[in-house]
Amino acid sequence: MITFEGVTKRYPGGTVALDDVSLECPTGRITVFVGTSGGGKTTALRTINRMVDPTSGRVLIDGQDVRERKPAELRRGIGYVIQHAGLFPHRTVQDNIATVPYLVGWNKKKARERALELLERVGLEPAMAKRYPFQLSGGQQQRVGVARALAADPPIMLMDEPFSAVDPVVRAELQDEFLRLQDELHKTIVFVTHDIDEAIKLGDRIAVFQTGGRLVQLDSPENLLARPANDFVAGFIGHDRGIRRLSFVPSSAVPLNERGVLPAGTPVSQAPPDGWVLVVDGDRRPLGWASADGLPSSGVLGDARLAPIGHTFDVETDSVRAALDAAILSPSGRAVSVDAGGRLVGVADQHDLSAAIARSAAGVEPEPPSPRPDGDAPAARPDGDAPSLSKEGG
Ligand SMILES: Nc1ncnc2c1ncn2[C@@H]1O[C@H](COP(=O)(O)OP(=O)(O)OP(=O)(O)O)[C@@H](O)[C@H]1O
Repeated sequence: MITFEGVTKRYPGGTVALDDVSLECPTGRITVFVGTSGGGKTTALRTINRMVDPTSGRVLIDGQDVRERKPAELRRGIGYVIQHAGLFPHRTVQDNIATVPYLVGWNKKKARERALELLERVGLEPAMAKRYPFQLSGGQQQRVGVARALAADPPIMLMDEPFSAVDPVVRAELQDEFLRLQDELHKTIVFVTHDIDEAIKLGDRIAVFQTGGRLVQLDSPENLLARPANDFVAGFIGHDRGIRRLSFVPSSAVPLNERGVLPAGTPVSQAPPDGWVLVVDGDRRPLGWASADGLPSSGVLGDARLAPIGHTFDVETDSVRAALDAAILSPSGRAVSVDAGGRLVGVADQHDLSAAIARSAAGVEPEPPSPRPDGDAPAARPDGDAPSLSKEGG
């Protein structure tokens, strides 16, 4: 646990970069510092590894004031990743990653083996080990930067805008990879960004800083979206926070039905006279939507012209936002839920989605999910391909 106790930093010349900041960054979790430019995020981050010492107040790691530790020794237990990766240009990728292991006295062979292992962990080919940083793309350099910070297996990682210098596609990949790594490694991470979407995607807890180094809200991403502390935070989050909050509501809250679901072998004469029919195969895999008024006069549903299903959602892993998106893009206006094997679980109608959304907005807990053989509770996840976002609960 990293604890800020009334931390103030006043630079010579009078700038107040941090103004009486108190907060906790829980062990094994990602705490994101976000806010306006000049709000004190980087200063706050750097008080943890003593690149900056507070004017007053204390920063503690597991109860010990960091000022009782020598900076060099302290920093060996804290990985540090910055924008543009900050790699040493004249060292190979492998030697860059092995920097801290060399410093702490590992022998060369062990340090280089560790570097190769980490290269793979962050999704890079072993062949890149011998390259120099200038021979890598920006995204690859950032991955090497993350690998270097992880090399001595520090319990704490400080990351200052680590993904800001790459294009949005690479950035999303790096974020997903980062969440996957954290699922395995459970580091205590403090992550600085000026991008609220990145904060919401990555953070277990988000600290919002306002100009003048004031911490204005410390909350879970979900609460931040639902209940911004003031107009500044609401403005910073942006207008569509209602929709974005749905990323945190599990779609298990949405009732499913099987209305209008028929096997492909059903004679068209047995189809309902109006509306849409969801045609499924013998394994209950959805094949497509058939419009009742466009059906041929004879034959079976499987012979009819079917409109594509489009997006589906999985009640075990997807959010209400994903279900809503599936409904909006579905020709029938109904969202199709399938399991991991692609088999139909049920269909969500728009009024059921609206009811689930209204319940979540009112703060009503969703119905407990029906028990499943593996006993796991379903979890919402935010948009994109990031792994489970059920971070608050562990
Ligand atoms: N070494 C320094 N000397 C004097 N003032 C500084 C110093 N470092 C930072 N500041 C000032 O402290 C304030 C906070 O800076 P900091 O870099 O912590 O903000 P930030 O929230 O990380 O901003 P950004 O998002 O633009 O990186 C700013 O007004 C900045 O100009």
